[in-house]
Amino acid sequence: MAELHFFTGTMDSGKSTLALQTNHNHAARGRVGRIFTSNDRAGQAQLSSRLGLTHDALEVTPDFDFWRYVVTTLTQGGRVDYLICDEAQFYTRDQIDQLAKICDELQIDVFAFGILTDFRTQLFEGSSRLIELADRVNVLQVEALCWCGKRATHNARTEDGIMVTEGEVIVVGDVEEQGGPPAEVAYEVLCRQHHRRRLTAARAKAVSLAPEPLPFG
Ligand SMILES: Nc1ncnc2c1ncn2[C@@H]1O[C@H](COP(=O)(O)OP(=O)(O)O)[C@@H](O)[C@H]1O
Ligand SMILES: Cc1cn([C@H]2C[C@H](O)[C@@H](COP(=O)(O)O)O2)c(=O)[nH]c1=O
Repeated sequence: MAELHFFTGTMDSGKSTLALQTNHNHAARGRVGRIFTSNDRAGQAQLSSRLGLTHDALEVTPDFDFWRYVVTTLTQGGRVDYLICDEAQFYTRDQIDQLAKICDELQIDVFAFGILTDFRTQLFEGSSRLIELADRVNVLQVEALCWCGKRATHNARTEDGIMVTEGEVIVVGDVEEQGGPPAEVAYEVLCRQHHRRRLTAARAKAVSLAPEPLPFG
C-alpha cells in the first residue's frame, strides 16, 4: 500500500538532505520518481541541501495541479512510483488533498518535507493539512539547537538583527551565521521559551554583556 509520509522539523534540521537521500535510495532500486519544491533558497525549480547537494525539481506554484500532472504523465505512458515534495509548508490545502488522492487512488508513495510553523508560531497551510492527512508524521532525528542548548522547536525571523513577529508569511531566507553582520532578513531556530521572550542569540549576548545596574537610584 502506498503511503503519504510527512517529515517535519525546524529550519536547518536536515529535511532537504533527507529528501535527496530518499530520492537516491528509491532511484537506486530502479524506482522512478518526481521531485517537487517551492521557493527553495537556491532558486526556482531547485531542491538544495545545506550539505551541498542540489537537484533539479519541478516548481510548485499555487495553481499547480499534482493530480492532473501525474494522471497526464501516466496516460502518456510515463512511469511514476513516488513523489518527493520539499518545502511542502508552502503548498496549498488543495495541493495536499491532491497528494493524498494520488497516494490512495494511484498507489504512488508521497514523501513530503517541510517546517510546521511560521515565524509567528502559526501552522503553515500545507503543513496543517499534512498533519491532518498523512499516514505517518515523522519528526527529524537530527535536532537543531537553540543558542541555550535546548532542542529548537520554533523558527524566528530577524530583520536587521531584531526578531520580528509581524510581516509577510512567505519570505525566502536562511539561518544566519553566528557572529556575522546581521542580514536584512534572516531566521534563527529557538526553543519555545526563548521564542516567547524574543531572546535571540545576539540579544542574549548583548544582555549578558550589559553592565550590572547600580544598586541605588
Ligand atoms: N558543514 C557542515 N557539516 C556537517 N553538517 C552540516 C554542515 N552544514 C550543514 N550541516 C547539516 O545540515 C543540516 C541542514 O540540512 P538541510 O537539509 O539544508 O536542512 P533543512 O532542509 O531542514 O533546512 C544541519 O542541521 C546540519 O546537520
Ligand atoms: C519560518 C519561516 C520560514 N520561511 C522560509 C525561509 C526558508 O526559505 C524556508 C524554510 O526552508 P528550510 O529548508 O526549512 O530551511 O521557509 C518563510 O517563508 N516564512 C516563515 O515564517
